[in-house]
Amino acid sequence: MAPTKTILKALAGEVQDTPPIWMMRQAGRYLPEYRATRAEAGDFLSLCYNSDLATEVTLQPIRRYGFDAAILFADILLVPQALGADLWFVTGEGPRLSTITQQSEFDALKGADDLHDTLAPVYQTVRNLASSLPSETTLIGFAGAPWTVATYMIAGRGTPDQGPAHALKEENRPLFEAVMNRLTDATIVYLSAQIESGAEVVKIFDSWAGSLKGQDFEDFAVAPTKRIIESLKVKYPNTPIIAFPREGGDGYIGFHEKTGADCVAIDNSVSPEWAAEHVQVSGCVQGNLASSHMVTGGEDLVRETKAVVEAFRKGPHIFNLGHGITPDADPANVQLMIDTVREA
Ligand SMILES: Cc1c2[nH]c(c1CCC(=O)O)Cc1[nH]c(c(CCC(=O)O)c1C)Cc1[nH]c(c(CCC(=O)O)c1C)Cc1[nH]c(c(C)c1CCC(=O)O)C2
Repeated sequence: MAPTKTILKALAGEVQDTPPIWMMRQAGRYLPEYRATRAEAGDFLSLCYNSDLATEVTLQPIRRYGFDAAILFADILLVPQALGADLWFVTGEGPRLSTITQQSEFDALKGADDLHDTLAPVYQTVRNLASSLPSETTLIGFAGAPWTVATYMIAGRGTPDQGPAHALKEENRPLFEAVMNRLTDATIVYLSAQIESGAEVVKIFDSWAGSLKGQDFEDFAVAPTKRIIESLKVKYPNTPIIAFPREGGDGYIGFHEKTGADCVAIDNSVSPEWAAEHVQVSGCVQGNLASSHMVTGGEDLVRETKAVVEAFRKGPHIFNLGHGITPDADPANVQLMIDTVREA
């Protein structure tokens, strides 16, 4: 049956006069109602594991803006936590985890099938959303890609150059590959459970794909994504998958074909014209307005929004930012972007 929701139409390859729109981190600190619910939850992780409040913050940007998709509120680092890593967030700095640099630390992790006790509240959030979203809104689930999650697990925190993960890859290849394989298996299990719970689309966030060069990009960005997508497609052939190999550069070319992704999300280190010519020829693309326009607004926002819509007009396109909206963004600029897309 042909899809009726705008996001699903784009993912099926349909070219639409007005592209559907959603925004990475659309439920976030730039919204006063998010900050209020987060305060009620106590902290960010408590919010992720409180199904009622996580449902509430997922719905807030849908109510305020009528986005075409809602993305499950959770975090890519819940998977390492479910595998047994310690996880906490330092205010103003970001995530901290127990590190994996020794075989003994890897051996202490749980298996991919043991995630569900920890992640059950996330599946409940997905079920809540599946039954409460407006009928035209598509529900997107997600996970981090193995490489990106591994960079945090190995270093125990975010790093500017993913140095500790690159070092382990060079110095202890068997251990590095064991981490990657466990995360690939865990991602398949986790995304399967989200789909079973009602996610209509899933997205794989490889935020640090750009630091993998040459053969490493093929082995650790392309290959794990391909394995995840192949496994999911066997069980859920009708669930579209969005891949986001952020800052992949030339690696974006052929990413649909190499991995089987239905849509490739584009960051703003490449121009929409370049992405239309080299990536959209292979299928649906998502992106790629610079998130800084949500802070600065004005005529530049309007002009660049129109330029993104125009560049991708000839093929299937989902409008989005090139990366997540930042806490200093002005909610009024988000409305201006949406109005511009829908009038363009
Ligand atoms: C690398 C990464 C993480 N998390 C994520 C990624 C990949 C995408 C990207 O590159 O942004 C993905 C993510 N994180 C969050 C979502 C929910 C869905 C969405 O709104 O897009 C998604 C899809 C919520 C969140 N995840 C986080 C917040 C902010 C938490 C808060 O309320 O303080 C939100 C809304 C926290 C987080 N989570 C992570 C970091 C580095 C941080 C701290 C940085 C920061 O403070 O903004 C890990």
